[in-house]
Amino acid sequence: MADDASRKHVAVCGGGLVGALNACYMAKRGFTVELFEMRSDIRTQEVVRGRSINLALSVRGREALKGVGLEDKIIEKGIPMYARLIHDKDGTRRPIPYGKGKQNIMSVDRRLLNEVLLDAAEKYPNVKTYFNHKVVKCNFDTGEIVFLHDGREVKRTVDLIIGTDGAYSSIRLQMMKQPSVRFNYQQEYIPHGYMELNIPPSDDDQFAMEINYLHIWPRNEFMMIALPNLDKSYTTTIFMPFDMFESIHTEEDLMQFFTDTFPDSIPLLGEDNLKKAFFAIKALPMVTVKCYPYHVGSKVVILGDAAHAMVPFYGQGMNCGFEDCIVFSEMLDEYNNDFAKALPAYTEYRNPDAKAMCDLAMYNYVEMRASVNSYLFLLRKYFDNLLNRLFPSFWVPLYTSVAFSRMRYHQCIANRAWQDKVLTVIGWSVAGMTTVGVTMLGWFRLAAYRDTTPLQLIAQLCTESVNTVEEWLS
Ligand SMILES: Cc1cc2nc3c(=O)[nH]c(=O)nc-3n(C[C@H](O)[C@H](O)[C@H](O)COP(=O)(O)OP(=O)(O)OC[C@H]3O[C@@H](n4cnc5c(N)ncnc54)[C@H](O)[C@@H]3O)c2cc1C
Ligand SMILES: COc1ccc2c(c1)CN(c1nc(C(=O)N(C)c3cc(Cl)c(F)cc3C(=O)O)c(Cl)s1)C2
Repeated sequence: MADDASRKHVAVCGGGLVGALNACYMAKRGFTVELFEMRSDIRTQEVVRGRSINLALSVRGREALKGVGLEDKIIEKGIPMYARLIHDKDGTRRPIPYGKGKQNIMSVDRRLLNEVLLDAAEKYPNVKTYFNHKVVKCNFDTGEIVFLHDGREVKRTVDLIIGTDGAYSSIRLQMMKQPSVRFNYQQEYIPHGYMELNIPPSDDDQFAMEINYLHIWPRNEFMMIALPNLDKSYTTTIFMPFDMFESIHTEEDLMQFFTDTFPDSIPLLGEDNLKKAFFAIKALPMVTVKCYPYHVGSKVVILGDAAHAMVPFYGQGMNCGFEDCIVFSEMLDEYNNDFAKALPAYTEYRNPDAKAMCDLAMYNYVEMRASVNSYLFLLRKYFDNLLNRLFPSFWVPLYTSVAFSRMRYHQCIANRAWQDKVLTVIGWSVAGMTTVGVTMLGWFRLAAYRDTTPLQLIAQLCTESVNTVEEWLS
């Protein structure tokens, strides 16, 4: 019997990117939705120029936005990046396309994205939003939630609590405390921190760098990345070990470091801007959170960073959280909004993929920190793109499967593991052929030097070595 969705009362706790989008998905199903956000309404806050934060939106995130009719609205406010632009220490810039033709990653403004999602959620008559409401307690048996609002407690009892309260989720924290749940949890902070800087428009109010690119300064231990904004600035994120941030005490230290590491960025950032910004804010941490299960009974489920926070070295955190909304909605379809069945099914289906993406992002962090400077970054991507051109259905680069397909994340890894095996075989056979080739070349050169043929040379050397042994023995 088709379930009457409108009787279902759902509380989405956390009005960030994933919560606001999921409120749209739940409302579209006909549920009565209340969206609670602990902060004030970002749409009422003043826009501070030069403080915009942007994100890379790729296929998974776009599909999720399309699912609630918001893809075009977001895309029209984004800037397509068709390639990476690798900045070398000597100022050389090399493009590496993301794919053939117009394949691109969209640079979108985080705040704009959140505002559009909140506006869209509020357009549904069955959605109500509450700001300055912080979840402090949940009862996973009754569905009761306690919020702190203006210093007093506000309560709700709902059919489903959806935790979209981010990497430091209080709902996940309470799930951990339920002994009956046997909740598995692991988190890892990496030794790097990140700091967001800003490359302003040029003096004649133009973009200061090439526009439709994801700019990267890969320097092994350090890295910088810049994505374009609609206001012609670039949000520039520097990734560096915390102890390195802490070792830069003075403006001289800072300028020396940038001169040694990112020289071409100094005129772009502006020396005074750089000095002011760098010492005005502290570097922020990056954490990976993996956990299981994502639900408790039929009353609570967590999505987005609350369920799987990842380091940003694939630009997939939000895309993954947005894809959670598609998967969760598909599970509700499959089980006809029966939460007792849909929630466990969601955990079993999504957990392997979210964990795989957390591991991939961490793997890429380790890779890039250890061995990726401009040349190696270029080499790897060129090799990937060449094989993909030669054998398009046979060789799908890992970043393509992650950012340009909806291949399940755990299958992206399986696909890559197989490619690594192929690469190893190719690598060894190239090494073997090179060794044989160099040896042959050596023989030919030596034979020519002794004015003979390689075979006669081998015969001569065998005779000489037999004579030598006979002399020793006599
Ligand atoms: C440097 C950096 C770069 C990144 N770049 C990219 C990128 O290019 N592409 C990409 O896809 N991802 C990127 N990410 C990841 C992305 O930012 C996150 O994955 C995404 O914001 C997660 O969304 P969320 O809604 O799950 O959590 P959040 O965005 O953290 O939202 C959680 C919301 O819940 C609210 N909240 C918290 N606690 C409570 C409570 N107790 N009660 C009520 N509300 C609460 C918070 O105020 C917040 O509004 C990046 C992350 C970092 C750090
Ligand atoms: C706002 O802050 C941030 C911070 C990090 C990122 C983004 C935005 C967007 N990011 C994307 N990463 C990929 C990717 O697949 N890989 C392997 C890459 C990984 C790194 Cl670390 C990199 F520098 C380039 C690529 C690349 O291929 O261009 C995309 Cl595709 S988009 C990383």
